[in-house]
Amino acid sequence: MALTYLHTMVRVKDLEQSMAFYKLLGLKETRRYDSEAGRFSLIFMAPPGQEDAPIELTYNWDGDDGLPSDSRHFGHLAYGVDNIYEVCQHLQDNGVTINRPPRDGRMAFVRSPDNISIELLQNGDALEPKEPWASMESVGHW
Ligand SMILES: C[C@@H](O)C(=O)SC[C@H](NC(=O)CC[C@H](N)C(=O)O)C(=O)NCC(=O)O
Ligand code: NI
Repeated sequence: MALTYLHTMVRVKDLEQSMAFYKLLGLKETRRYDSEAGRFSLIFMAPPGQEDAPIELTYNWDGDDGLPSDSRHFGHLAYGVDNIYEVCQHLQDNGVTINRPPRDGRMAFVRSPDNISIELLQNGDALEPKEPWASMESVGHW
């Protein structure tokens, strides 16, 4: 069950201010995704030559999502996995709650015993959705 470190996500209040800070540290923007529907932007930044170990800045255009801001700065740790269904089954068999099931064959969220959000992303293309994962509801805010 090989894991590949992908990124650490932090939420930011002021995108330009935060990006300027990380640029001072020498990080460069490597990828950006703007969601009109979700009203958020994801900006990946990494040191030159370490593009495979970025941070993911999440900027919600309308500010915090109503939760206490001190609980939303830190977002998640993300890992790539070879088979998201097998990994989630292994975790679930060992008592871990799958907060966001991998019903799309691509993305799942679990939480550590310290409530740290962990994002699991399928390496390569998404797997074909399969039961029972395809019909599982998310549990809580992942
Ligand atoms: C691209 C991949 O690395 C992601 O992390 S997308 C995860 C997705 N992010 C959002 O929806 C951003 C906006 C949202 N309002 C937020 O603040 O997270 C997501 O599922 N986020 C939930 C989470 O807990 O990370
Ligand atoms: Ni992420």
